Amino acid sequence: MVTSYHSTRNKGIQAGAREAVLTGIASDGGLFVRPDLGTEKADLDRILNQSYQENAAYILGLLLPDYTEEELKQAVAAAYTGTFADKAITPLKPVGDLHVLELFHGPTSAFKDVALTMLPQLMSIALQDTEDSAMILTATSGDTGKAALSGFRDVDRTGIAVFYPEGKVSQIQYRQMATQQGSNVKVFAVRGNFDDAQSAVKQLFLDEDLGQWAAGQNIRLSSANSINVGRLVPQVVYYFEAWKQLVNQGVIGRDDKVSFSVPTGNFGDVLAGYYAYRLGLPVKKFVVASNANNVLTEFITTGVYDRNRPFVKTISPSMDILISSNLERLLYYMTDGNTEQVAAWMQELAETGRYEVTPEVLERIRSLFEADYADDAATKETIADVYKEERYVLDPHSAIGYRAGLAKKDDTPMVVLATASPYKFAQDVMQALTGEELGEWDALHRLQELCQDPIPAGLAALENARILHEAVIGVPGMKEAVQGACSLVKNGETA
Ligand SMILES: N[C@@H](CCOP(=O)(O)O)C(=O)O
Repeated sequence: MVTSYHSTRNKGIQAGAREAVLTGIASDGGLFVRPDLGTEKADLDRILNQSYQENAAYILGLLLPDYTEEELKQAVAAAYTGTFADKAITPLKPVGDLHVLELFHGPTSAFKDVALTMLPQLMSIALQDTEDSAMILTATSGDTGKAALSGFRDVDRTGIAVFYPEGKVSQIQYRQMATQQGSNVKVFAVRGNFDDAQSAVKQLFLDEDLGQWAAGQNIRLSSANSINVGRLVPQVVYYFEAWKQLVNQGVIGRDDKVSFSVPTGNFGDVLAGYYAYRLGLPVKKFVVASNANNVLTEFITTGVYDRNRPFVKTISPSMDILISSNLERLLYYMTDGNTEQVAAWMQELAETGRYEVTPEVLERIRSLFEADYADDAATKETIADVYKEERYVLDPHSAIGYRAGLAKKDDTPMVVLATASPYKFAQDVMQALTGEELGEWDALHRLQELCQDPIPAGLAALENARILHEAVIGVPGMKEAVQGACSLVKNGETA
């Protein structure tokens, strides 16, 4: 085993890439990071001349060194054959002064599909090293949950339990999860917000009693959130793809830089961009775009991370997050791997809800990252303006990215990551476009008349799908829920 990863909080807690994928989170609550990230650069000329699939296998090979080339090629083929509605996987389109990277052509119409069609492949390969099965615990503010359910559904030697905040996801997101079929899946609404669910899931990973109970059944607990490196690294690929498409479309030259505006919640997506930058992608800056839960805007402006503020329910629910897990990985890199310092900040965050980085660290972050935010009114205004001027419909999350991208754009081309299909948020999008308050299905069909694009098959099917998961639990009930879900883990006999 190549011990290529260690915890953000302790260099002594080490794992190979396969083990890191299986474990999800380090045993001290830290996240797995590669200390030598970017020592080996990606070959940009090679990337320019390869397909998405070839680039995915190549870049995953750089980041997950103990998977073989053959294993990664097979994983890529399984993840990206017949699963995405666009053959480019993540097509780039000019929209006004910006370039929109459409990440929502996968099975569940959100960017999470790019990684969650891949993670089950990486997990299954890693499971071959053991006699164990994996129970995948997933906290979601709306998009990860469905994509993870879709990816892990009926995958041998796995089970999956998803926890979403009750009443705090869109109607379509709710239906996507509550109607999920599969013999190894469980979905729970949790009383609370996403942060409550995510913090509780992280605690469950550290719960020795639960860990031993699961081990007694040859089950390991793992994660489908971006805290898992196997979730994070497939997202690095589409940053290279955006650049490749800009070069191939003649917008920029081979050595020109590009900027990215990223709708941000858990900080995984923008961090994937930072990984691409460390691998040699010519990036000028990243714009971290937030909704009214603008804890990251304040952090990147002042160096103070303070989650002690009201949690705002917005029309961009996937970004309703005040504890952005992957910022921890950025802090690790911005302190040159100072795990003691990162551990101290994370402890302060856990105990007081706040920490402040040094001026040097802040300056380093600000040399590459800018931040902006939009409340619901500004989000709707952007959806309406972009439709009026460009005849392009953005979902609320992508609209926030678009607005921030416009605000921060300079001479360098700006790519906005469009993280979800507008159909997933049809009611709010229609409200923004027409002022009408429509029911979910009316909104979906009216939006289709405006977009002219077909409603994605997975969303159209929801109209007649039966609700299969109705459990509503409190945070204290999550441990028991996981134990119950473990009985569903597929073991090959029922495949
Ligand atoms: N926005 C997410 C929240 C979890 O983020 P992840 O990238 O760590 O899975 C969601 O839609 O669930």
